[in-house]
Amino acid sequence: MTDPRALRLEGVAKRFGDGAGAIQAVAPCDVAIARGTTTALVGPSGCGKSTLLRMIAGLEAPTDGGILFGGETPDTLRRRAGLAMAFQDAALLPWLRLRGNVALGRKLARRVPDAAADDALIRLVGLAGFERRRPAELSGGMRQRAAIARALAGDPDLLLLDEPFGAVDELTRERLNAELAPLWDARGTTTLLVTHSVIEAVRLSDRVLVFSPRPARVVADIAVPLARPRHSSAALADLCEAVRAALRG
Ligand SMILES: Nc1ncnc2c1ncn2[C@@H]1O[C@H](COP(=O)(O)OP(=O)(O)OP(=O)(O)O)[C@@H](O)[C@H]1O
Repeated sequence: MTDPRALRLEGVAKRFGDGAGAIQAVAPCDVAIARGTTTALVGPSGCGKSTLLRMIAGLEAPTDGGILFGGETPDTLRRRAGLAMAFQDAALLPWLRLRGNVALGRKLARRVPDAAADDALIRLVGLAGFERRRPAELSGGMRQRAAIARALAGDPDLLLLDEPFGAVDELTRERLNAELAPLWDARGTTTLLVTHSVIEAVRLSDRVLVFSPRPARVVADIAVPLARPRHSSAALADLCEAVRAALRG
């Protein structure tokens, strides 16, 4: 029996458009994801990963099937601010300073204002000193990190990250991986992470789902039973190779 608190995707599919021009982005997809775990979604570019994540976020309606997290639909979850997202195009409010954007994450989730905790999150994502900058005055990678701080400020039950470190240099990416993963682990957040980096997927996740070229369907479901923190090891390298083999098809 699946845990009723799990995230359950049952026959979830998405088609854009109708008739001859229709694009099947996601094939019917059945997945159960345990509460409090981190799952990476990897697959070829354009296969439908972001579409799947957007359906889980309630931003896109599935053409078929249903999604429940602990029995709640994405819409219900979103209305009570139980989920937070940090997507590729970090959508910060341009007129608010960094501190205001992070505080807004907490406010929208109807949490008690906590400037000290906001500052701690800003420090955690490596943006101390930039609190008074507006988004246009930050680099792309800094905006992505700001979006992660804002998402975490809401202390969500479900955290959806779409290429959150895509515009971040390799060293910063490694540091963020090492510092942020324990944070959402400790909070018991259920995290879904779309990434193109196989090593990032294996370092951060309890489980890696590998998707086929469009329409996305799960072609491999790889458990990552390694203790944290995960330094380079033969076991880690073997798991990366298993993910790469599944990607090659
Ligand atoms: N709103 C839309 N209308 C029509 N087609 C769409 C729409 N959104 C996505 N698609 C198409 O659905 C397919 C899957 O797109 P999606 O962004 O989910 O892929 P992805 O796996 O996240 O890609 P990437 O890894 O490159 O970000 C693509 O062919 C894309 O063109």
